[in-house]
Amino acid sequence: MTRVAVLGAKGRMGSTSAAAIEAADGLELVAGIDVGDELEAIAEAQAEAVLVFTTPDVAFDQARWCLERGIHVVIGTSGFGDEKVAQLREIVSGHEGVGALVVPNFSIGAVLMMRFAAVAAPFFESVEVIEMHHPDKVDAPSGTAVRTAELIAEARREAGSAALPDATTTDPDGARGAKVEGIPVHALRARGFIASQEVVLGDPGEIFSIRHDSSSRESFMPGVVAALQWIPEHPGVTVGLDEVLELD
Ligand SMILES: NC(=O)C1=CN([C@@H]2O[C@H](COP(=O)(O)OP(=O)(O)OC[C@H]3O[C@@H](n4cnc5c(N)ncnc54)[C@H](OP(=O)(O)O)[C@@H]3O)[C@@H](O)[C@H]2O)C=CC1
Ligand SMILES: O=C(O)C1=N[C@H](C(=O)O)C[C@H](O)C1
Repeated sequence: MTRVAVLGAKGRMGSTSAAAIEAADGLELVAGIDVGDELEAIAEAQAEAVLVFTTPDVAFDQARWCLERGIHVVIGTSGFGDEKVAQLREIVSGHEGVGALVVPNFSIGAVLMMRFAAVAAPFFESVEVIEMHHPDKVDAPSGTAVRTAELIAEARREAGSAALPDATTTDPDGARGAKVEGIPVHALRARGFIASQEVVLGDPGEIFSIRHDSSSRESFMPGVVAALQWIPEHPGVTVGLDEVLELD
């Protein structure tokens, strides 16, 4: 049994995950921490792994607190790009045996969407990412969109792809989206969405769209459980669910 604490336990993802952990094989929920609680409660509960679903402004320091005490972390909070991952590697290098798993999206469909987008990206002249979320989300673009754009950019660099064609010379209000490693990323916020993303690829005479929709937070739970079952045996820093799902 792995003793698990949830950070952000009263939030949308934290509360859904707590129920999934209680029902999962090999996991025992020993603490739920939210605003006003001391992190010390994690150590007092002798948690071996912490699931982080707090907001992006506090998650990094909380993950560091856990790692420095030899407690594994599975980080679901968005905003852990290359820079923060490098900092996690530094922290983990000083604490042998401890693991940090950063997961931009726990949904199996979203993991496959990101992978398929990276495979397709070098075959098309154009590629852009559109992410769609509920309006209570505090960060944009989404962590999933950033990760997708990073994977697309890496695949295109490795393939020696040309820069994306774009004749735009005037865009005072940013209508062409944010650029993540040169890939345009557009963020929509509307009631009715949980989390959706479309990767649009274009070549002369054809458009190829890869779309994923999470219509319920249930979609993230098999990934959350698999990540927590996996982390105790996998020290170091890992990004994405691909290794957990043995996709490589
Ligand atoms: N990786 C994935 O698959 C997914 C990732 N996410 C990401 O997870 C994060 C959380 O999303 P979501 O659950 O929707 O957000 P919520 O706002 O519903 O949950 C965050 C929770 O953390 C609490 N919190 C804030 N600050 C602290 C603190 N210092 N200590 C303890 N608890 C704190 C919040 O309390 P309060 O409300 O009082 O501030 C809230 O209860 C986001 O970054 C989101 O992008 C979301 C879905 C899937
Ligand atoms: O805030 C959310 O809801 C989500 N956040 C993650 C992200 O930023 O990519 C994952 C998923 O898109 C839902």
